[in-house]
This record gives sequence, C-alpha cells and structure tokens, in this order.
Amino acid sequence: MAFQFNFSIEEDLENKLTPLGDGTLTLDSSKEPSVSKSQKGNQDKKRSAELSELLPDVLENTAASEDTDHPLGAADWSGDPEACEKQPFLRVAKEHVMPKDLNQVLENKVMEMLPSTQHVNIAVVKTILLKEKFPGENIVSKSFSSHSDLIPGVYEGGLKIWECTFDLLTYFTKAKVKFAGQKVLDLGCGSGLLGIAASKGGAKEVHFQDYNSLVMDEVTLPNVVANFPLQDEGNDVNEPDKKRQRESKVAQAIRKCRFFSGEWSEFCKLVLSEKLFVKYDLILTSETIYNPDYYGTLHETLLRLLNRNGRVLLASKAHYFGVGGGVHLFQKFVEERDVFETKTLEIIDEGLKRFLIEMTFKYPS
Ligand SMILES: C[S@@+](CC[C@H](N)C(=O)[O-])C[C@H]1O[C@@H](n2cnc3c(N)ncnc32)[C@H](O)[C@@H]1O
Repeated sequence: MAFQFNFSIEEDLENKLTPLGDGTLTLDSSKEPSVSKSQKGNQDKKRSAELSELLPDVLENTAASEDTDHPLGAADWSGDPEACEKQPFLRVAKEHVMPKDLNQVLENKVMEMLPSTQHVNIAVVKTILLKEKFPGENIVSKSFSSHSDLIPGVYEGGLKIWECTFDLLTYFTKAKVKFAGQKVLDLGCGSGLLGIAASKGGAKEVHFQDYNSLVMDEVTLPNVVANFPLQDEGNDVNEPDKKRQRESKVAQAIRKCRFFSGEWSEFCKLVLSEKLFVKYDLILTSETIYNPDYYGTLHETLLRLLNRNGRVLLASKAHYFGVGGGVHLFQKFVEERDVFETKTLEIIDEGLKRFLIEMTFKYPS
C-alpha cells in the first residue's frame, strides 16, 4: 500500500527528521512525549503566552471557549498550569469541509517519498508555511524547540507521526484487517495515516478527528488528498473520458471522508447531534492514552461512538514518561469501568515496549 504524507516542516524542523529503526522518518523530538512536570511549571507560562499570541488555532479556541460554559480555556491554562492537568480542555469541535478544488489543499505542499518500510511506502508532502498565511507558524517550531512533543490543552501532538501508527499499519497488513464496508474513525488522527489506510482498504466512510484545527487543515486534509492523487501514473489519463472517470473515483473516495477538530467530548456532542448519525464499526487510535487526565473522556467517547459489535484498535507505548499514562494504567481504568474487554494483540519489544490492544464491548448486543 502506498501512502503519501504531508508534514508541516520549517527549516529547523527539517533537520530533525530522522529515520526510525524501520527506515521511515519521524521528527526526532525524543521517542516519547517529553513533558516534564517540573520543566512545565517554569516553561508553561512563558510558552503559553507565546503560543496564544502566535497560534491561530489557540486564538480561535480562546474565542470559542468564551461561548461555552466550561470553566477552562487556553487562556485560563496560562494562569494555572496545574489546573489543566485535572481535566481536558473543552476545545470546541468543528467540521472541516474539504474544499471543492482539491488542488487548493495541496497548495504550497511538496511531496516526497519516505524510504519504504516492510509493509508500507509513505510519501511526505511538506507544507511550506507562508508567514502571511500563518502568522502563528512559530508555534510549531516552538513546541519542538522547547523539547515538547505536546503541550496539554494547547497542542496535543498531531503534527508528528508517532511510532505506534507504524505498528498499527504493519498490523493491518499482517492480520489482514478488513475495512471493506466499515464505518471507521481515526481518533486523534494527526497525520491520518490510519484512516487513509482504512479508506484505501475500502471503508464505507472514514472520519478523522484531531484536537487541533491547524493539524486538520495543514496535515490531515492534505495527506488525504495526496494519497488519492488526481493524476494517475498510467498513460491512459490523457484520454479525457478515462481521466474524468478517474477524477470522479478519487472525488468519491475523498467525499466519503469527514474531518473534525476539537476535544473528544465536544466531538462526541457534535457528531451525536446529527439525526442520522450511525456509530463506528471500527475506531483506530494511536498514542492517545499518554495522559491519564483524559482517560474518562476517552472512555466515554469510545463508549458513545462505537457500535455495540464494533471494535477499537489501540496502539500505545507501555509508558509515557512525564505525562504518566500508558497501557497498564489505561487497561486498569477500562477494567474498573467494566464496559469493555481488552485483548493484547501484539507486543513490540524494542526498547520501550509498544502494545497493540483490541477493545470490544463486554456485552455486545
Ligand atoms: C500523540 S498524538 C498521536 C497522533 C497520531 N495518532 C499518531 O500516532 O501519529 C495524540 C493525538 O490525540 C489527540 N488528542 C489527545 N488528547 C485529546 C483530547 N483530550 N481531545 C481530543 N483529541 C485529543 C490529538 O489530536 C493528537 O493528535
């Protein structure tokens, strides 16, 4: 399966693209999310002020959060960094509509193939962030240059491809995971490679969700478009009829995708408000259980959005230093709730262990 991948890269970030063990590239901002709580206290206030000045996404949320009755917002967080650890921010959810002109999504993007892995070929589309379009471009480099892969409640890590995404992609091929006819959610999608794989595998519908709207616009959407290129490599595209057919097939594939940004409970609210909403058969989620403060919302989201006979495929590192979450803590949390059954599908034992977990309802209908 061939992938094309879009990543927002600025010059200083480009230098940080380093090969993963398996030959793919990732940003070398440490192998785990590195948010040290002691560092946080000192850095958060300054960084938060910088971020809220610079990140359009944050500004947007700050404005949006004034419309909600939730006590916390990005602006509050700068005042009390510890408070944001207690519960996730309610970043208002919204749907991102794919522009009619798909080429527009790939404007200022440069495609590159990543070195091939055993199971997938991935191409990178670099985003050349124009200063005038994104006055907040610095937030990206700031979050990396401050050695943080994520900043709770502000930026949740979606600009980078996390290792466990590749584990799940490999698993899809190895276990011949069936997507055909399924309604799939890529939860906390970042790059969106899992949802793209599902879509290429024949999923009936694929929804992508990420916390940050900047990630959705600048990474997820372009990747989806890039992976269904309008130009075919074949010679026949010069024939107008075949070209038209090809274009309408691509448009169809893309139109079966929907894109959402926002915090999980807000995302739930948004999709469940749709009269004809149908629950997901399959929820794919990679590296989303790093923060124990989010477990309640995450569990609730899975509970409310998963079809009773559906399943969740979750990939995670054993432990996330600094933020404190990890597989065992999450499994314990799930056990205590007594709603889902978890089954370990695979353990990847390379340095820090990584896990692939399946979750299904204990009492399906
Ligand atoms: C570490 S990134 C992983 C990105 C991607 N799945 C991957 O493996 O490359 C975690 C993702 O989870 C999402 N996320 C984390 N906490 C969230 C929350 N409370 N509400 C909504 N999304 C959240 C963010 O959008 C972020 O992209």
